[in-house]
Amino acid sequence: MSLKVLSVVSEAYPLVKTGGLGDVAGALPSALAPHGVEVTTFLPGYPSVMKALRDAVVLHSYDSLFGEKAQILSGWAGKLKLIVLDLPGFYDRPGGPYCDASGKDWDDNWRRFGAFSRAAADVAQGKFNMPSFDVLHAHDWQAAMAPAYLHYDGAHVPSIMTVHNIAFAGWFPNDIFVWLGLPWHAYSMHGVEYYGGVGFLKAGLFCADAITTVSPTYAEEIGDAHFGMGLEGLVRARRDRVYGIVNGIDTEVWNPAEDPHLLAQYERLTLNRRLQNRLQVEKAFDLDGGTGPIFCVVSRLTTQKGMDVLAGMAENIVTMGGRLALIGTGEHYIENAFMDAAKRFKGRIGVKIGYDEELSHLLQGGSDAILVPSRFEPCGLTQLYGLRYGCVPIAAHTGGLADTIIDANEAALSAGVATGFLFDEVNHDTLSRVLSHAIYRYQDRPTWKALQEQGMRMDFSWRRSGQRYAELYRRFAKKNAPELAEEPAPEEPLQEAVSG
Ligand SMILES: Nc1ncnc2c1ncn2[C@@H]1O[C@H](COP(=O)(O)OP(=O)(O)O[C@H]2O[C@H](CO)[C@@H](O)[C@H](O)[C@H]2O)[C@@H](O)[C@H]1O
Repeated sequence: MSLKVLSVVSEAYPLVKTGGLGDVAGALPSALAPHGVEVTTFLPGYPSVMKALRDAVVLHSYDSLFGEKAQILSGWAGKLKLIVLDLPGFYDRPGGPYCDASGKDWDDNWRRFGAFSRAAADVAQGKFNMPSFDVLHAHDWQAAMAPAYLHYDGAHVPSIMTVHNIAFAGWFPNDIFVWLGLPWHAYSMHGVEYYGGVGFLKAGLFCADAITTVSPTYAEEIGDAHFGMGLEGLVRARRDRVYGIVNGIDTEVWNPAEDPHLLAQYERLTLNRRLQNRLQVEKAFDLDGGTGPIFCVVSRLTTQKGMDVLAGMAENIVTMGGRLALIGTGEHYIENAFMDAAKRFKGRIGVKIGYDEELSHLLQGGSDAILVPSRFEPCGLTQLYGLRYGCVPIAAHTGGLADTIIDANEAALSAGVATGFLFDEVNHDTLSRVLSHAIYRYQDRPTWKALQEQGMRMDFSWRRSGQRYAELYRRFAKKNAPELAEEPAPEEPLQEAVSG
């Protein structure tokens, strides 16, 4: 019997994407279908979503949802089965999904995503003449009040809360509490209260039946004060319900053999064709030709991603004989530092400030290595794309980066298992050392090729992780409907909750 899951999320590729959350939410439905799980994605009605929605049916009209008229629509967009909260006052705005055009968070984000979560909880319970869902799966703080609404409604729908990044807490001042429509007792440490205000993610972590995060190492890390952002105590208290399931990648969208964004498509056995893409990268980023490696970056330009440190490394990269091609947006001082580096080292450092899906594919398909010096990284997708594209990852040993890259130390190299370079502390010295190590290996062509090929052999498709989510859904759904527990024979047991 197929299990019906409502995936509640504020972005989903290809309709709306600001980062990895969109990739994962867009890929989950296809990843879960082979495991007997039917995923419906619940999205805010941003203009791009409304435009793509086909065969829309009105499921419900609210006279007032957080003070606004709103509708719930169901329909399709490409392969995605959707339910959409159509509330133009909240979502039909210029700018991004969370910020205005200048990059400032919308002041009313608590209303925008409070309403979104309230409506998702209504839909999951089957309030509008439609069957209820077997599981509600909430992603990040924007959806995190949905498990809280289910909890305080006394609903019989289990919920799973996935943390893609615990640093984004959805913290708001306590005077918003009265507008949330929750019982008074919900405003407590054992509820939605968080450091004297309301914490959306905290509420979700507290109220959900299970918590997942996007790699086993990050699942351990968020129980520690260094990574937990003040939520580590709650994570530790619930450790028997915390699961680490590493993200997969969409192997149709990210397939070097068929990627329409590449000048030359290639596979593991035709790696030499990458050269044409490399020339294209040089052209697109105004880089001079050369024999040293082209390092690339596709990233938000933030301190999480270690981009402040990397921005100070331009001279080292150039003197070591490397070149850098970067695309990203983020904190203005980091953007400025990279633009300044591009001016100082013309032809060696090429920088594009902005967001460009197509160029991100070209960089993976034409650069020699991708730099991911993150201070923390719940999973990370760009290193996975790099591995699949023969763009060797050079990354910090943290979170999902540590779980998905095998460091090119002597032992791993001679065993033929190495796939990239890992380093510990994110600072100028360690980065300098790892870059010089990578350049040294790059000059030894057979070794570099072996690294590329080994990365390309790895399977980071959704096959295994899709199965793990399916098992988790069934484990919690069966509390309410035992017949749903019948599952196909698992290939591997669900990874146990974090223990210790
Ligand atoms: N300027 C640009 N132009 C084009 N494309 C760009 C871009 N900047 C970034 N991207 C793309 O955005 C995505 C970024 O995904 P990541 O997983 O690396 O990080 P993010 O921090 O957004 O995600 C969070 O959620 C994901 C999903 O769980 C976790 O993997 C991650 O660790 C966590 O921080 C990739 O698809 C990348 O190619």
